[in-house]
Amino acid sequence: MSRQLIAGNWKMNGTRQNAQGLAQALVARLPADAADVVVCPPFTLLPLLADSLAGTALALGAQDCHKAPSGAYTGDISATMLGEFGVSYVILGHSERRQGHGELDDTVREKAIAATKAGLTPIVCIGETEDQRESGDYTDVLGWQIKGSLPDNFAGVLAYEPIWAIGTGLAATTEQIAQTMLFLREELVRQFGEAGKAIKILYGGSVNADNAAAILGIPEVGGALVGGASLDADAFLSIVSAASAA
Ligand SMILES: O=C[C@H](O)COP(=O)(O)O
Repeated sequence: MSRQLIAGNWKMNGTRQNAQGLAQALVARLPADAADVVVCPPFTLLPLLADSLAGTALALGAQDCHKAPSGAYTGDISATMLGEFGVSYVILGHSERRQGHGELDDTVREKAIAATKAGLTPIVCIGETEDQRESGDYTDVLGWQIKGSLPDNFAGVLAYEPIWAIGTGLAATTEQIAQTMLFLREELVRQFGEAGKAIKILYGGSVNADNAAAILGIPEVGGALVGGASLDADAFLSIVSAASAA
Protein backbone atom coordinates (compact mmCIF):
# COMPACT_ATOMS: atom_id res chain seq x y z
CA MET A 1 0.00 0.00 0.00
CA SER A 2 1.33 3.46 -0.85
CA ARG A 3 1.88 6.13 1.77
CA GLN A 4 -1.19 7.91 2.97
CA LEU A 5 -1.68 11.59 2.17
CA ILE A 6 -2.80 14.03 4.84
CA ALA A 7 -3.89 17.36 3.36
CA GLY A 8 -4.73 20.38 5.49
CA ASN A 9 -7.21 22.76 3.89
CA TRP A 10 -6.91 26.04 5.77
CA LYS A 11 -9.85 27.46 3.78
CA MET A 12 -10.14 31.28 4.27
CA ASN A 13 -8.04 31.31 7.43
CA GLY A 14 -4.56 32.51 8.28
CA THR A 15 -2.57 35.70 8.57
CA ARG A 16 1.09 36.16 7.72
CA GLN A 17 1.88 36.04 11.42
CA ASN A 18 0.01 32.91 12.51
CA ALA A 19 0.61 30.99 9.27
CA GLN A 20 4.35 31.21 9.72
CA GLY A 21 4.08 29.93 13.30
CA LEU A 22 1.79 27.05 12.34
CA ALA A 23 3.97 25.98 9.43
CA GLN A 24 7.12 26.10 11.56
CA ALA A 25 5.46 24.06 14.33
CA LEU A 26 4.44 21.42 11.80
CA VAL A 27 7.84 21.21 10.16
CA ALA A 28 9.63 20.95 13.50
CA ARG A 29 7.48 18.08 14.72
CA LEU A 30 6.59 16.18 11.55
CA PRO A 31 7.17 12.48 12.27
CA ALA A 32 10.14 11.16 10.30
CA ASP A 33 8.14 8.27 8.86
CA ALA A 34 5.11 10.44 8.25
CA ALA A 35 2.63 10.08 5.48
CA ASP A 36 2.89 12.60 2.68
CA VAL A 37 1.71 15.84 4.24
CA VAL A 38 0.53 19.02 2.52
CA VAL A 39 -0.92 22.28 3.74
CA CYS A 40 -3.21 24.32 1.48
CA PRO A 41 -3.36 27.93 2.70
CA PRO A 42 -5.17 30.83 1.01
CA PHE A 43 -3.40 32.25 -2.08
CA THR A 44 -2.16 35.27 -0.12
CA LEU A 45 0.05 33.10 2.09
CA LEU A 46 1.67 31.07 -0.68
CA PRO A 47 4.74 33.31 -1.20
CA LEU A 48 5.52 33.35 2.51
CA LEU A 49 5.06 29.61 2.97
CA ALA A 50 6.89 28.79 -0.25
CA ASP A 51 9.98 30.32 1.38
CA SER A 52 9.58 28.78 4.81
CA LEU A 53 8.71 25.29 3.54
CA ALA A 54 11.36 25.08 0.83
CA GLY A 55 13.51 22.00 1.40
CA THR A 56 11.23 20.62 4.14
CA ALA A 57 9.04 17.49 4.09
CA LEU A 58 5.88 19.59 4.27
CA ALA A 59 4.43 20.15 0.81
CA LEU A 60 2.48 23.20 -0.28
CA GLY A 61 -0.94 23.13 -1.92
CA ALA A 62 -3.56 25.60 -3.09
CA GLN A 63 -7.34 25.58 -2.81
CA ASP A 64 -8.31 26.22 -6.43
CA CYS A 65 -6.96 27.20 -9.84
CA HIS A 66 -8.34 28.41 -13.17
CA LYS A 67 -8.60 26.12 -16.18
CA ALA A 68 -6.57 28.48 -18.42
CA PRO A 69 -2.84 29.20 -18.02
CA SER A 70 -3.38 32.98 -18.33
CA GLY A 71 -5.87 35.45 -19.73
CA ALA A 72 -8.64 37.92 -18.97
CA TYR A 73 -10.04 36.22 -15.87
CA THR A 74 -10.27 38.87 -13.17
CA GLY A 75 -9.65 37.54 -9.71
CA ASP A 76 -8.45 34.10 -10.80
CA ILE A 77 -5.13 32.31 -10.39
CA SER A 78 -3.78 29.75 -12.85
CA ALA A 79 -2.09 26.45 -12.11
CA THR A 80 1.03 27.75 -13.88
CA MET A 81 1.15 30.69 -11.46
CA LEU A 82 0.83 28.34 -8.50
CA GLY A 83 3.77 26.32 -9.79
CA GLU A 84 5.97 29.41 -9.48
CA PHE A 85 5.48 29.25 -5.70
CA GLY A 86 6.48 25.65 -5.23
CA VAL A 87 2.85 24.51 -5.04
CA SER A 88 2.59 20.79 -5.78
CA TYR A 89 -1.06 20.02 -5.00
CA VAL A 90 -4.31 21.85 -5.73
CA ILE A 91 -7.75 21.13 -4.24
CA LEU A 92 -10.45 21.27 -6.93
CA GLY A 93 -14.23 21.04 -6.82
CA HIS A 94 -14.53 21.43 -3.06
CA SER A 95 -18.23 21.51 -2.12
CA GLU A 96 -17.74 25.06 -0.83
CA ARG A 97 -16.87 26.02 -4.42
CA ARG A 98 -19.42 23.75 -6.07
CA GLN A 99 -22.22 25.09 -3.86
CA GLY A 100 -20.95 28.59 -3.14
CA HIS A 101 -19.69 29.42 -6.64
CA GLY A 102 -21.84 27.18 -8.83
CA GLU A 103 -18.84 25.18 -9.97
CA LEU A 104 -19.88 22.24 -12.16
CA ASP A 105 -18.25 18.90 -12.91
CA ASP A 106 -17.11 20.05 -16.38
CA THR A 107 -15.23 23.00 -14.91
CA VAL A 108 -13.63 20.84 -12.25
CA ARG A 109 -12.48 18.42 -14.95
CA GLU A 110 -10.96 21.22 -17.03
CA LYS A 111 -9.18 22.57 -13.97
CA ALA A 112 -7.81 19.09 -13.22
CA ILE A 113 -6.41 18.89 -16.75
CA ALA A 114 -4.81 22.33 -16.36
CA ALA A 115 -3.33 21.42 -12.98
CA THR A 116 -1.78 18.22 -14.31
CA LYS A 117 -0.34 20.07 -17.33
CA ALA A 118 1.30 22.52 -14.95
CA GLY A 119 2.87 19.67 -12.98
CA LEU A 120 0.51 19.87 -9.98
CA THR A 121 -1.36 16.96 -8.40
CA PRO A 122 -5.10 17.70 -8.35
CA ILE A 123 -7.11 16.66 -5.30
CA VAL A 124 -10.62 16.44 -6.76
CA CYS A 125 -13.45 16.55 -4.22
CA ILE A 126 -16.79 14.82 -4.53
CA GLY A 127 -19.54 14.22 -2.00
CA GLU A 128 -23.27 13.94 -1.46
CA THR A 129 -25.72 16.13 0.44
CA GLU A 130 -27.62 14.89 3.46
CA ASP A 131 -30.80 14.49 1.36
CA GLN A 132 -28.98 12.44 -1.24
CA ARG A 133 -27.52 10.20 1.47
CA GLU A 134 -30.90 9.71 3.11
CA SER A 135 -32.76 9.03 -0.12
CA GLY A 136 -30.18 6.40 -1.07
CA ASP A 137 -29.31 8.29 -4.31
CA TYR A 138 -25.80 9.05 -3.13
CA THR A 139 -24.08 6.30 -5.08
CA ASP A 140 -25.57 7.64 -8.32
CA VAL A 141 -24.46 11.14 -7.37
CA LEU A 142 -20.90 10.04 -6.58
CA GLY A 143 -20.69 7.96 -9.75
CA TRP A 144 -21.74 10.94 -11.86
CA GLN A 145 -19.34 13.25 -10.07
CA ILE A 146 -16.47 10.87 -10.79
CA LYS A 147 -17.52 10.59 -14.43
CA GLY A 148 -17.91 14.34 -14.84
CA SER A 149 -15.06 15.68 -12.74
CA LEU A 150 -12.15 13.35 -13.45
CA PRO A 151 -10.45 13.61 -16.84
CA ASP A 152 -9.36 10.56 -18.83
CA ASN A 153 -5.96 9.37 -17.63
CA PHE A 154 -6.59 11.09 -14.28
CA ALA A 155 -3.29 11.27 -12.42
CA GLY A 156 -4.44 12.76 -9.15
CA VAL A 157 -6.18 12.12 -5.86
CA LEU A 158 -9.91 11.75 -5.20
CA ALA A 159 -11.31 13.20 -1.96
CA TYR A 160 -14.65 11.86 -0.73
CA GLU A 161 -16.26 14.49 1.47
CA PRO A 162 -19.89 13.93 2.44
CA ILE A 163 -21.18 17.51 2.56
CA TRP A 164 -23.18 16.84 5.72
CA ALA A 165 -19.97 15.90 7.56
CA ILE A 166 -17.98 19.02 6.64
CA GLY A 167 -17.41 21.38 9.53
CA THR A 168 -20.22 19.81 11.55
CA GLY A 169 -18.11 17.84 14.02
CA LEU A 170 -20.09 14.79 12.89
CA ALA A 171 -17.88 12.63 10.70
CA ALA A 172 -19.45 9.80 8.72
CA THR A 173 -19.39 6.54 10.66
CA THR A 174 -16.66 4.01 9.94
CA GLU A 175 -19.35 1.74 8.42
CA GLN A 176 -20.57 4.51 6.11
CA ILE A 177 -17.02 5.37 5.08
CA ALA A 178 -16.05 1.72 4.53
CA GLN A 179 -19.10 1.03 2.34
CA THR A 180 -18.69 4.21 0.35
CA MET A 181 -14.97 3.64 -0.17
CA LEU A 182 -15.65 0.17 -1.60
CA PHE A 183 -18.25 1.67 -3.91
CA LEU A 184 -15.83 4.42 -5.02
CA ARG A 185 -13.06 1.93 -5.72
CA GLU A 186 -15.41 -0.23 -7.80
CA GLU A 187 -16.57 2.85 -9.66
CA LEU A 188 -13.01 4.01 -10.34
CA VAL A 189 -12.10 0.59 -11.70
CA ARG A 190 -15.31 0.49 -13.76
CA GLN A 191 -14.55 3.91 -15.28
CA PHE A 192 -10.74 3.79 -15.50
CA GLY A 193 -9.93 0.08 -15.67
CA GLU A 194 -6.68 -1.07 -14.06
CA ALA A 195 -5.58 2.57 -13.53
CA GLY A 196 -8.58 3.05 -11.23
CA LYS A 197 -6.96 0.76 -8.68
CA ALA A 198 -4.07 3.19 -8.17
CA ILE A 199 -6.09 6.36 -7.58
CA LYS A 200 -5.70 7.39 -3.95
CA ILE A 201 -8.98 8.15 -2.16
CA LEU A 202 -9.03 10.53 0.81
CA TYR A 203 -11.85 10.89 3.31
CA GLY A 204 -12.79 14.41 4.46
CA GLY A 205 -15.42 15.72 6.87
CA SER A 206 -14.80 16.41 10.58
CA VAL A 207 -11.61 14.38 10.78
CA ASN A 208 -9.93 15.14 14.11
CA ALA A 209 -7.28 13.81 16.48
CA ASP A 210 -9.78 11.46 18.13
CA ASN A 211 -11.32 9.79 15.08
CA ALA A 212 -8.34 9.84 12.70
CA ALA A 213 -6.90 6.42 13.58
CA ALA A 214 -10.25 4.66 13.08
CA ILE A 215 -10.93 6.45 9.78
CA LEU A 216 -7.43 6.04 8.38
CA GLY A 217 -7.48 2.34 9.22
CA ILE A 218 -10.48 1.68 6.95
CA PRO A 219 -9.57 -0.30 3.81
CA GLU A 220 -9.27 1.88 0.69
CA VAL A 221 -8.85 5.09 2.73
CA GLY A 222 -5.64 6.57 1.37
CA GLY A 223 -5.51 9.57 3.68
CA ALA A 224 -7.56 12.53 4.83
CA LEU A 225 -8.54 16.02 3.72
CA VAL A 226 -8.68 17.97 6.95
CA GLY A 227 -10.34 21.36 7.44
CA GLY A 228 -10.77 22.77 10.94
CA ALA A 229 -8.29 20.46 12.66
CA SER A 230 -5.54 21.47 10.23
CA LEU A 231 -5.43 24.92 11.85
CA ASP A 232 -4.18 23.46 15.13
CA ALA A 233 -0.64 22.06 15.10
CA ASP A 234 -1.26 19.46 17.82
CA ALA A 235 -4.46 18.16 16.25
CA PHE A 236 -3.02 18.07 12.73
CA LEU A 237 0.16 16.30 13.88
CA SER A 238 -1.95 13.69 15.72
CA ILE A 239 -3.78 13.00 12.49
CA VAL A 240 -0.47 12.71 10.63
CA SER A 241 0.78 10.24 13.26
CA ALA A 242 -2.40 8.19 12.95
CA ALA A 243 -1.75 7.99 9.21
CA SER A 244 1.80 6.87 9.69
CA ALA A 245 0.58 4.03 11.86
CA ALA A 246 -2.28 2.99 9.55
O1 LIG B 1 -11.45 20.40 2.98
C1 LIG B 1 -11.77 19.99 4.09
C2 LIG B 1 -13.11 19.59 4.40
O2 LIG B 1 -14.05 20.48 3.91
C3 LIG B 1 -13.34 19.13 5.79
O3 LIG B 1 -13.48 20.21 6.69
P1 LIG B 1 -13.61 19.88 8.24
O4 LIG B 1 -12.47 18.97 8.59
O5 LIG B 1 -13.54 21.20 8.92
O6 LIG B 1 -14.92 19.17 8.42
